[in-house]
Amino acid sequence: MRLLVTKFGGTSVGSAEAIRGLTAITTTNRTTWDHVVVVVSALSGVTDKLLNIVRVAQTTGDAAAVAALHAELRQRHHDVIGELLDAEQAAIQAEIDGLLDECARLCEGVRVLGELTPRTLDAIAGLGERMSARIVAATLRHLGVPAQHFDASDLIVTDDRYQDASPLMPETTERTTATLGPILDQGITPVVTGFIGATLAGVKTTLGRGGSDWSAAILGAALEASEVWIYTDVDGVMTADPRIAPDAHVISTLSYNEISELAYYGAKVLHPKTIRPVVERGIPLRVKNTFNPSHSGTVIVGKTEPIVGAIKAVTAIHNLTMITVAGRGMLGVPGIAARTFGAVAREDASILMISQASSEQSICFVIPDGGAKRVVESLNQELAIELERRDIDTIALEEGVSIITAVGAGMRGTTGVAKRVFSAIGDAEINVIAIAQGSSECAISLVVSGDSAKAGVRAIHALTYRETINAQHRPPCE
Ligand SMILES: Nc1ncnc2c1ncn2[C@@H]1O[C@H](COP(=O)(O)OP(=O)(O)O)[C@@H](O)[C@H]1O
Ligand SMILES: N[C@@H](CC(=O)OP(=O)(O)O)C(=O)O
Repeated sequence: MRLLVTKFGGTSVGSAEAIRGLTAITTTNRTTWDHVVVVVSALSGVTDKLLNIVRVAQTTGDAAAVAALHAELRQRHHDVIGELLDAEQAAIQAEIDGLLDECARLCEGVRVLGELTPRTLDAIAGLGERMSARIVAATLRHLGVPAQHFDASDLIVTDDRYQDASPLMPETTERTTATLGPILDQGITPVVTGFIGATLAGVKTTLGRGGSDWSAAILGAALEASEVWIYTDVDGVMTADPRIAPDAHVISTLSYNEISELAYYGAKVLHPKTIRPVVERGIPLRVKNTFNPSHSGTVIVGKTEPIVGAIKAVTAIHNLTMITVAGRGMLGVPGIAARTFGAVAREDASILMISQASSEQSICFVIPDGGAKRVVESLNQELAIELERRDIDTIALEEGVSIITAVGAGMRGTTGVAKRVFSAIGDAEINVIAIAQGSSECAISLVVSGDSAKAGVRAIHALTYRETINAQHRPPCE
């Protein structure tokens, strides 16, 4: 039994025309696969709008402003429904109104109390997907495709880390197969909300911004899908963000390792956690374009054939802070690194990159901009004795930096990749603040100032064309 899980992102459901495209794609997919599951994000921009409404409610207490923002969202959804539906139009509009009333009630509580809990934030943030899933399922039915919407809060069981929840896979698998199995057997296409889940106690959670890709992979793993296809607004994973490097082109094949590095270091096209559920089961992932569905896109599998040229793609992540802990007295003193990272963890900051001087006289690491000052305060407390004794001279902070990452499994064992990357960066007169290369040897990361990041991406991207490294005879890369 071949089952395909497809996910459509915000732009793919962002207008009546895009939803029509989705339904045409789904109709075709249903002819070539035994079963098809559709996972949808909120209409483009809706999650941001929902988060904005609740923040306005909390910070201004302005009931009229909140009501106006709700009316705007209601109108947008009603307009789309008006264009797409006929017989079910009134019923679906009523369902959307019900969900937006739920939002209004939650916002009113926030407005009156002036307090916004993480739970409330997740209940509101997930409403966009709950609206879009209903619209998409009804549109499929309108076109004669048997379809039914499902809230993933009834399928994906998560921990209670609101805004950043993770699935509990055994419980998720049990619920998903029990609920969707009989539906699929009846030939019905489930249209499932991306982005959301719920705790065992039934409290709604979200999987983190951009998390609908991950939802599709989680459902794919739970249902033992043959493949998971992520439909977006570009032809596949490209050699760079096309908004930064207009000459970027689609990469036909990537390994799980390569896409993990790209996604982790800022390639927005795929949520970094999407790989996790599929990699263990070896389920291929494909990234395709809703607006150009005949393009084969990018396929992501365990091993890829080596390419001529070691660098396959380059990406960047912005708005970061680099913190450096340095001092001659650190040399050979055990435990400084552990205490440094312990202090960072206590502030709940995630470290994107670490680099340590081989002399052990400094450790530097990069974290997102927000919260960096708290991390430095925490480090000052943790390392107070060493600072007092002058074993540590400085705990310095450099805000507004970016990490540029060049990715390609073929760089393993290939001499001179770092040299070419640094030459390209040097030729562009960009100063490298720090470097790191993971043990996978699949990526090289450079820290540069934020205002030189785009030029750095373009300079390294130019290498992906020039590369003529003799990589043809290497074994498949992971
Ligand atoms: N390496 C890359 N390849 C393709 N797209 C990329 C890359 N890096 C960044 N992007 C951006 O990611 C966007 C798609 O991600 P996103 O907007 O989250 O889509 P969706 O709403 O479909 O989930 C593309 O429009 C593109 O601008
Ligand atoms: N709607 C959510 C989840 C998501 O994944 O959206 P998209 O597929 O449009 O990136 C968000 O904006 O974060």
